[in-house]
Amino acid sequence: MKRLYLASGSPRRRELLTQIGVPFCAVSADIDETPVVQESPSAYVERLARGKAEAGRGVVVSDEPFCVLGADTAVVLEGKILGKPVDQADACAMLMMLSGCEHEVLTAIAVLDGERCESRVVTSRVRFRAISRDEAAAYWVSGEPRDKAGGYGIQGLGAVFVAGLSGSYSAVVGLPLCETAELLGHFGIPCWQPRNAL
Ligand SMILES: Cc1cn([C@H]2C[C@H](O)[C@@H](COP(=O)(O)OP(=O)(O)OP(=O)(O)O)O2)c(=O)[nH]c1=O
Repeated sequence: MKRLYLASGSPRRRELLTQIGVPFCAVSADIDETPVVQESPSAYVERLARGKAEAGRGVVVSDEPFCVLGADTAVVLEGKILGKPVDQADACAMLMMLSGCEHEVLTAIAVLDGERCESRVVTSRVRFRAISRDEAAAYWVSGEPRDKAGGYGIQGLGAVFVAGLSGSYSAVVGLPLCETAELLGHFGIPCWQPRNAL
């Protein structure tokens, strides 16, 4: 079986991949995440997921065949990408925009080996209840919004803002597990599956 490298510094992605029983090593994959002019959010996350996988391949030193998995998550409101907040004002402004309405979370995954690269984009819809400015300011102080797209974490304190979710919970957290398992299967990397347990 090929060894798998996860090209990510995200602790969430490591936890999620561990959750489905895939052995892997994490490598860093720092790339420029600036959107290209007129690039759609879907094309943006897919390009970044592929770019992270390629950057990861560049740092792996191995004589054995291996695969690299990269991923990227963006919060999208009315077609506009909300990245990670740069400061408190930015984070509060994002939460105010998301307050009381529905937004999309797009997560792309890309897997490559020495011959090919396959990718997927998973779209989920998240509905927030109304959020006050005081709540947004207090949430910033918790430290949670800093390293997260859209300035919130559904898996943490930010869950109190989430009135509804349609789509993939794991994709919102950073790695769509159903699609990741399927894509890894195309590269001969098995995850936990019911038939393996029999
Ligand atoms: C919306 C949302 C995002 N996030 C996180 C997932 C990603 O880690 C981050 C989006 O930024 P990304 O650029 O996708 O990922 P990253 O910089 O954290 O990690 P890397 O590029 O090294 O893989 O936001 C949550 O943890 N919870 C959420 O509810």
